[in-house]
Amino acid sequence: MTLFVNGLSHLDASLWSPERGLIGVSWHIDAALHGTLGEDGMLFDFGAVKPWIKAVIDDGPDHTLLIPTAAAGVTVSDCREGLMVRTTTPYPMEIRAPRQAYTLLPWARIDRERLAAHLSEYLTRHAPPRVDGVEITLRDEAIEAAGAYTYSHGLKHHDGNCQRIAHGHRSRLHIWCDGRRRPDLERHWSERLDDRYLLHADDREPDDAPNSGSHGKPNGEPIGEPETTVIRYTSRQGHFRLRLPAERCEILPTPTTVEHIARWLAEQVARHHAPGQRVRVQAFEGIDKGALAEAGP
Ligand SMILES: Nc1nc2c(c(=O)[nH]1)N=C([C@H](O)[C@H](O)COP(=O)(O)OP(=O)(O)OP(=O)(O)O)CN2
Repeated sequence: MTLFVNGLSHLDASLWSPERGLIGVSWHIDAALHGTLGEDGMLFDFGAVKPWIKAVIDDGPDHTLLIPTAAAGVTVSDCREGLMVRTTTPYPMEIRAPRQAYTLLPWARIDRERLAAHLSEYLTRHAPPRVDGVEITLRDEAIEAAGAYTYSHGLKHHDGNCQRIAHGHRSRLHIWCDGRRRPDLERHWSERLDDRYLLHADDREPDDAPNSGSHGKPNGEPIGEPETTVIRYTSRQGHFRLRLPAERCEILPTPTTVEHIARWLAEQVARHHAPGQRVRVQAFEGIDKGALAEAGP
């Protein structure tokens, strides 16, 4: 007998891609359980399936940075904050964070199907009586081409796992100007924010990379490496620090909650694309939730 629960929950995370660098992901989680019926006529109570699987995923890869430790250029080592991960390809990144902020996988790349198989195997090993197999499917939300963007961020004031400096989302973006939907602007802003790190200006620290003034050439000129941005904060889970090429970052004047992202986008659109028009932005944070903001006259 097979029992299924589609859309059981969502998995929001960031991952390191050897091709694209740091990217945000949001996946629907579907589950199928195989086994035998009990005297109550059930394989496993639906009411128990969801909390069990959700807890395993929430305590596991959800809101972590998924690192393929066998990818070219990826190194992992201990550091004062917990673990440090450095990358070289497609660009250099350095992140220091408590261990719980990562999911380390001994693979050359993070593959959605492989991660689903990995979770299925774990859940099968820890399954309740009468359940002898669990199959997890992770799937992308179907989003029309114009309006999906994948970003990473961290919310230092969040009580839960959103305080982790590199977790992310794949999100819809809807924009209206004077009541008319604007796919052109949705595409423009989705492309601009795609695979970007969104940070609050207050969390930026002066860079200590070799190209900054104090470590550059003796005459103070940079030594030609790309400019980098360093984000640093301390929250309840510990100390976090992330260094990325500046061109991969978008700096906001506020924390990067979805409410602030929606408002910032509405203001940017009103200022740069639709002066004199009423702008409405619906920004999602992952799947099926987000914020609406308006700007303009
Ligand atoms: N009002 C807001 N609340 C939260 C925000 C926000 O921007 N505005 N942001 C977050 C985090 O960034 C987080 O990544 C969102 O996580 P979420 O998927 O909601 O987290 P949960 O795991 O708790 O939710 P599930 O239903 O389990 O997916 C948090 N809150």
